[in-house]
Amino acid sequence: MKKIVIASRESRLAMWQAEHIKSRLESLYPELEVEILGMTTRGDQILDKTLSKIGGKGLFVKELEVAMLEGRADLAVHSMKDVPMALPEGFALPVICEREDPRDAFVSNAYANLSELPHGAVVGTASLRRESQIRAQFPHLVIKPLRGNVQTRLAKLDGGEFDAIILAAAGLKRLGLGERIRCELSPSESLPSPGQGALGIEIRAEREDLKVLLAPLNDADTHDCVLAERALSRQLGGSCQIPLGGFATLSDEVITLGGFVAYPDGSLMLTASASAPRHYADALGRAVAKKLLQDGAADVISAVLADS
Ligand SMILES: NCc1[nH]cc(CCC(=O)O)c1CC(=O)O
Repeated sequence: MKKIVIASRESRLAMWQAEHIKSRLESLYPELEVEILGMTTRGDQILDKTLSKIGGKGLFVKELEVAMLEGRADLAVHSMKDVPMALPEGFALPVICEREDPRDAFVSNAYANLSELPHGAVVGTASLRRESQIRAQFPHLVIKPLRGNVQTRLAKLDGGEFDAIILAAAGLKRLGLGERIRCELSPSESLPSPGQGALGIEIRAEREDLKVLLAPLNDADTHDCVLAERALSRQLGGSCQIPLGGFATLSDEVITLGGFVAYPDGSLMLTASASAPRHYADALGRAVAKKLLQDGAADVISAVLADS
């Protein structure tokens, strides 16, 4: 292979991610020419509704997949948390790169952390996962929807619409905006989204040539943890229309996975966790989902979906 084309959304974060993979490929293969094809997706165009109401994660990846099908691009780089749990037929995710900070970040100009926020303070997030966890722990705060790319969200905070906002630490750090983080939320305060902080590379499943070329970019530890997180999410219906979190860590070849589902208002929160040897990552994800289902997750999920 002489040349590779990376399809990317045009937001600054997506472009940073594509550039990152481009430079990693260029240093692995000095002879290889790598080009980035920028494109706008439906998810980028629709900013006035919450993501869950307009069709979810797939909106950010569809156009990139069409470019691969039409031969205009070889691969797409995704934030793993934006990738639907079931890929369309004919696509594969052979590579998951080493994870950046997986935590959520508290960003505010006036307050240092969530517990400093006074009664009635307005926190911006469009994520039902973040909303449910904040409302469960801080029922005196007001959650208002916040969409748009990272810079847009920061501009809305700076414009005074919110007292604080919650963003993924990884996105801020990648964009060189790490100094905006007032504090990072621990997984017990805000359990991350499945795949948060990890980049994945999507290709057409038949591209064996690319699988070989890309293999060195895979990080086995992140890969197995994200596999467990995504198996959990998939088993529970895998959409961003429900408040759901899943986060796995690896230690001594054993993966520990925690997960939750909740009502958006935080009034009911089901949590479960389990550990297994890393080889059983996928089964571990399904086992934690099963525990949640035994505790009534199916009822929570159908109530939330009926309400939305
Ligand atoms: N949903 C948008 C999105 N997708 C990935 C990231 C951040 C980086 C990551 O998690 O890999 C963000 C921004 C955010 O949630 O604040």
